Amino acid sequence: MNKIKIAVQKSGRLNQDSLKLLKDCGISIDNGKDQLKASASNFPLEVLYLRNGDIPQYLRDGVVDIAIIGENVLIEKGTDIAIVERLGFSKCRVSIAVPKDAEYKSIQDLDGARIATSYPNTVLNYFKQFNVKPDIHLINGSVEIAPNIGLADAICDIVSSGSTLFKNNLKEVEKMLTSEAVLAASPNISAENQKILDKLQFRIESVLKGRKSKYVLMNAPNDKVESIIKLLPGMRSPTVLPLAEPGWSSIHTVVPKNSFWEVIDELKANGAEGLLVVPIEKMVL
Ligand SMILES: Nc1ncnc2c1ncn2[C@@H]1O[C@H](COP(=O)(O)OP(=O)(O)OP(=O)(O)O)[C@@H](O)[C@H]1O
Ligand SMILES: O=P(O)(O)OC[C@H]1O[C@H](OP(=O)(O)OP(=O)(O)O)[C@H](O)[C@@H]1O
Ligand SMILES: [Mg+2]
Repeated sequence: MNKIKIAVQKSGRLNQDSLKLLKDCGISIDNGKDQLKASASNFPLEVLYLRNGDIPQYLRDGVVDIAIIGENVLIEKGTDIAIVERLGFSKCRVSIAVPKDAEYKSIQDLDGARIATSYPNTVLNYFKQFNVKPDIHLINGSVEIAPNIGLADAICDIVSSGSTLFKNNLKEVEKMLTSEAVLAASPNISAENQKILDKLQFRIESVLKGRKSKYVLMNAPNDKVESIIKLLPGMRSPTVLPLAEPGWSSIHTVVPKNSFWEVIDELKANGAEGLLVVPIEKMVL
């Protein structure tokens, strides 16, 4: 049987969340983490464990059909590769930082400056719009140390919490782009594999929607049910069931995670009791 080949980062920031996503899609992968290749037992899919930075080339060459990859890597070296789905994890930004004590007024201050980075194209494209020409020093890791050892005047790297910059006495001065893990597809994917991708994408979307919401159950006296229902954002209309105790109902609904606490507070204020909040595994609309 034909199988779609997916690239997943071998080890690093994306590996665990990528495998968790496939698992949550109901796909069982029989590995062997030491193996570079593994098959799913219940879905036509083969996993190739590769380096994040190598994935754009593998997608282009059709060695893999799809991949879970950092969006920032596609921006750096895969602008020809389509993003199929944004996956909501490994969120970060790619920024320019300079020594904490350096005077910095605008990007013009970096004309001719030595910038250490693993993202030369991203830097050059960003600087071009301001007509500023940096002197790029390509480094593959531990970029943040470069200014401290006199190797560069500034750096461009991934920032998340900012703690690596802080520890290295650097300050973030330009946020060039934001990134998250994405599902990307080869420009050469076959029609047959596209069908498998469509199935996988449907599952991923159901899982991601589930992750964005909670299932909420609560009890309320019957005379409060109407006002409570008005507060609920729900999928369609909430479920209302009678409780064994006369005059009381149980109300069930789905609440988006981001408005969760506001809604809960309002529900309590309007007479809801015994609230239960349950994670949603999948949401098929
Ligand atoms: N501190 C961070 N917080 C959140 N996301 C991050 C962070 N660092 C990196 N990422 C994201 O995770 C991706 C993988 O980062 P990681 O450091 O694991 O691998 P890498 O060194 O870029 O790749 P390779 O697999 O080629 O060695 C990055 O491209 C970025 O999208
Ligand atoms: O803002 P922070 O939360 O400190 O995260 C940023 C750091 O995280 C990444 O490195 P990582 O830890 O992945 O190590 P690596 O350089 O070996 O990839 C990135 O290259 C930064 O150095
Ligand atoms: Mg890293």
